[in-house]
Amino acid sequence: MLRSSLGLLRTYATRTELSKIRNIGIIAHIDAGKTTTTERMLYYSGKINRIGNVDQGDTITDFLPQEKSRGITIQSAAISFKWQKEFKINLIDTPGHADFTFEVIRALKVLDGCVTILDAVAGVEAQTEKVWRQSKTLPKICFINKMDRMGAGYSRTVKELIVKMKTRVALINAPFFKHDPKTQEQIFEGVIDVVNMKTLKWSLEDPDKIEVSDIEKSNEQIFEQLTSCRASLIETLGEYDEELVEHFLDEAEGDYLKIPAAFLKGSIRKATLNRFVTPILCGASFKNIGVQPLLDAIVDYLPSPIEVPYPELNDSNLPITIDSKNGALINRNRNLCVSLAFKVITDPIRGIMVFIRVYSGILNSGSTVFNSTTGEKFKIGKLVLMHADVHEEVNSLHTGEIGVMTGSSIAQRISTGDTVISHSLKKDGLKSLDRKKELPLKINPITVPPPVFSVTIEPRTLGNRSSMEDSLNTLVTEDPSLQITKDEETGQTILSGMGELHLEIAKYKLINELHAAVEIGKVRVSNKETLMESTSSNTISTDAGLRFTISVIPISERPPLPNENWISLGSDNNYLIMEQHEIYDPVKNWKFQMPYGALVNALTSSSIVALYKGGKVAGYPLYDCAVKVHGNWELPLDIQNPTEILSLSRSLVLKVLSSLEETNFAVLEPVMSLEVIVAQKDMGAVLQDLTGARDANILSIDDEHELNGSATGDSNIEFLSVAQNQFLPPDMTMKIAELGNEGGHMKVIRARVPLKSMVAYTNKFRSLTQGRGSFHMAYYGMGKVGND
Ligand SMILES: Nc1nc2c(ncn2[C@@H]2O[C@H](COP(=O)(O)OP(=O)(O)OP(=O)(O)O)[C@@H](O)[C@H]2O)c(=O)[nH]1
Repeated sequence: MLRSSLGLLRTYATRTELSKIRNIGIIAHIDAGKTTTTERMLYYSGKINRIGNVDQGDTITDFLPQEKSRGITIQSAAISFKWQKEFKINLIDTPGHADFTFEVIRALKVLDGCVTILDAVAGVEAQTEKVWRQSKTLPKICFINKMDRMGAGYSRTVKELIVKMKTRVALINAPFFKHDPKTQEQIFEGVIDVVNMKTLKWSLEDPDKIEVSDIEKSNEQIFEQLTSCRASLIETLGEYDEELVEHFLDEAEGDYLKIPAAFLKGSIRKATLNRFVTPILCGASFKNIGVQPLLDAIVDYLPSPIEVPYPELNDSNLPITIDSKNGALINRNRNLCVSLAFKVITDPIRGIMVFIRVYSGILNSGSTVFNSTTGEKFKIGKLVLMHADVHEEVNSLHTGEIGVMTGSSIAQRISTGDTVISHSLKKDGLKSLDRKKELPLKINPITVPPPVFSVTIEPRTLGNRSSMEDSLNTLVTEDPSLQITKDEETGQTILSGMGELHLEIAKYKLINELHAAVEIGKVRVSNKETLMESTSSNTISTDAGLRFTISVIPISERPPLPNENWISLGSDNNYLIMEQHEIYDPVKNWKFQMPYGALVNALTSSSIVALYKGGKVAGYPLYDCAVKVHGNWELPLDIQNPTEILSLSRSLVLKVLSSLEETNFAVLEPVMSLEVIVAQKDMGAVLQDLTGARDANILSIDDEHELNGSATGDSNIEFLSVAQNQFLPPDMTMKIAELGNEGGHMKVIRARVPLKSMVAYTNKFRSLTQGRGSFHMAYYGMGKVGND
């Protein structure tokens, strides 16, 4: 049953000032506690009145049947709630599993800040490192979760974070424990609030009860920790904030405890927004400890939509100004509304729903909009705000807001990554926007990672083919990290994805939700081919005055992107290079009836199709190649329809490729980064299997949580010294955990390994380690077969 029908969600219709909006994502390694923490945030904000749990499959944000039954997040869920009465937090809970990386990438594109959740026992895990790098431009705060677990190491985790992620930290709170004389265990009870100089102790029985106390000098241990944490915090901020140093020396008379909380918060906020520090908080979400201070920190330290840089646009010459009332204005035009579509889903009741973030202006329901990515104009239907699976209809979405477009006419007309232009006041006002400068504006697209696994899909009967194709199209529209291709030789349809789990979920959707009558083959690795040298260039011309010269080149070396002349061809790392025409500047001197965007779209589509046809070794799709359109092309002035360009350029690309020999192509296979955590006594067997049977290239073997070795990727002396100078309280539960670890230290093996040798590794790994270890695998890149 949907939670909405239980009436547990409250929605909010009133508009919030821009400075009081926070668009944030929750990111982390799988199982760190993102969904558990999100559920508590919803509870404490008053959005729900009963706490759900992942293990019972009744959380608000994991509402898909597969999420409930597997206890993992598969798709990002968006939800809005209020905090401290006046702030509105739009939050996206993202998946942690590496197979769903695209869900994280597309959410990050529209967010202004992040909360990174860390497991206090596991520390900074591989996927956390990855998503941290993917979100490197966003200000972040960190929540060290699972402090109730034996072996939790707050300080060890902070140290790992400083060194691995190369960040300074601001300890906002630190844990305190109660010693249990019966079991000799340290029980996590609450936090020392370093900024407000209080202790916060939660009741284990009542999730709503917190005891807030002043910290007296007589409570020596806690008082000492508070003083040391505050001193370290002020010293760190002092490196960045001169005003704070002056205040400390003058008004506070050199006393760390005399700087008022409000002043300190302002300083932490400045340093966080400029990514000089990462504020750190801790708790145990499952035990309902530490979540309210985390919500305060989101409001206090993460940016509002008017405090973040505008996303990169294709035309960077237009002026962008930001004011606190209207947010960003592009081209100083209040009527210009620019939005980005970042996700498309099919809802059983509303049909196609497109998630969008409005970057400037106001998007109104029922407006006629222009999709500047495809060049199409159409009318949208209603607009809604999403609360997980509950929809709230609104008349408009303003700058900085994240919402959803609906309407029968948007189907097939908007895809993930498209930019949507509209008029902020008139429902049909596109004509009054600048046709050359404003309508073609595009926010730089979302990059799709290449799929590495594939399965064949066949209709059960010939009559099922067209419904199978419709279902596959729906799947790919919702999740562009899935790809459909056709095997030219066998005529089979191939569905490719990011991993075994990704394809398993896609199969489930196809059969159980889209009711496709299909036979699905075995999972296999998706190979590619690349060029070993450039093709010669070839020219095609027609009597009507069309002329193109095209060549295809391998792009092992490419200029720094984004580059206006390099247009991405999707997930195979292929590009279209449009050499500038000597005479026709696409914006200033464009004389043709057909817009420049339509010309580029035609060349893009034809290049994608031609490169998909594959190389000469085994017909695998081409990868790492660029179709270069030389700058001497000619078009008839009155050309309107791009169809001829499309078919001519496709046959030209195929022609130049066919002039190469088979030896000019090389087969590529996916290579994975592997991180294995095993007890010392199992290490020999795991290593032998990896090097002997799986062709792995071992990069390093370290003690878990070791920071001065290759674990950090480089010697990283600066941040090792930052970590050494940072005051960190003693880790209370670690010694007990170490005593209990019979297998000795855990070891971390890092390796690169061809994906084909890792199919179904989970079972083998389990039997080699008797379930005592864990491993994490993520796509590293394509490597030449036999070269890993
Ligand atoms: N002991 C303890 N367990 C926790 C805590 N928070 C979460 N868990 C458990 O950790 C497991 C994973 O929690 P989730 O909230 O699903 O983690 P997640 O990061 O959302 O996982 P994915 O979305 O699948 O990546 C569940 O079994 C939770 O009950 C905590 O504070 N303490």
